[in-house]
Amino acid sequence: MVSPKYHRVEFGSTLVRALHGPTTTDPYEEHMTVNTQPVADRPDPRAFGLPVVEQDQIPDELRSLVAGVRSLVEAVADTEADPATLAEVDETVRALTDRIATGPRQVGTMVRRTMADGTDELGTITNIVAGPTNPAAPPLELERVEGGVQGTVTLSTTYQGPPGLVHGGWIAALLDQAVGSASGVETSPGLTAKLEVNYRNPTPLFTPLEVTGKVVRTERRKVYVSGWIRANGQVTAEAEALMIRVPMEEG
Ligand SMILES: CCCCCCCCCCCCCCCC(=O)SCCNC(=O)CCNC(=O)[C@H](O)C(C)(C)COP(=O)(O)OP(=O)(O)OC[C@H]1O[C@@H](n2cnc3c(N)ncnc32)[C@H](O)[C@@H]1OP(=O)(O)O
Repeated sequence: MVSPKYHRVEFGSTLVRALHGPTTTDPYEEHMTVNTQPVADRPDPRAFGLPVVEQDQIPDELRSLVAGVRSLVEAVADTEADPATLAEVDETVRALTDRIATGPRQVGTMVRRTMADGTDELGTITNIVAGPTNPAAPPLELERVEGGVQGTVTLSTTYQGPPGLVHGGWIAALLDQAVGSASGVETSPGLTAKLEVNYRNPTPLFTPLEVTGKVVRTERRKVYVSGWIRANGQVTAEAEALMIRVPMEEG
């Protein structure tokens, strides 16, 4: 039984120093099959000095505010209101910002979410794609499917690149999240080392996008993952990724 003992780091240099710290024996078997790693052997963010918030402990008021601000961003992006109205709203928004700016949450604060099948997933609370407290996140909520994860998201003009279409960088971000999450729930959390995106067809705004990530194979700390985005049943983008899992020491 492997007892996880992690490379402790002071955050500020995030996970990088942990990942580049001295590695000892890799507790994972070569060519391990997916879905075999006990949850207890997964890295505990607290060992890295990172606080963990349970997703269901996020106050409803904050969830509601996040959704409201997301709508505000969409409204601002597309507004054609007259200058006087804009000036009035600007002043109000700035006053509200001052009221709510209580100081930054600790960088790297994690959130633990329980998926529909009971699997726990860890991510940063302000993750730009999925973070529940981040109004800039669409957000993409993924659920466990066989071999990986899947979720549906609909993007507004806030995510526009070409006319009526999703920005290519955001397509890559959605895929990165899906492959990272698939690797995390099927094996253990890690970082993306390589992400190749193939843009097959335009990805439309205002259309439900089905985002999927599935683990193909694992080799020591390397996890090879595929990802897809589908709109109206058609693949618009696909990805091949290499994730490198956070190392653990023998304890
Ligand atoms: C405590 C809990 C925290 C949890 C935390 C996770 C949160 C869970 C969120 C999930 C959802 C997020 C989804 C978004 C995911 C991102 O957006 S991640 C952000 C973007 N990625 C980065 O910033 C990574 C930057 N790169 C690096 O830090 C380092 O290069 C890496 C990737 C950590 C690898 O460094 P390393 O640990 O020193 O790896 P190293 O020992 O050199 O290599 C291990 C193996 O991988 C191979 N390898 C390494 N890099 C490459 C490469 N680029 N190409 C090919 N092979 C490679 C090596 O050849 C070696 O192979 P073998 O010898 O075993 O055959």
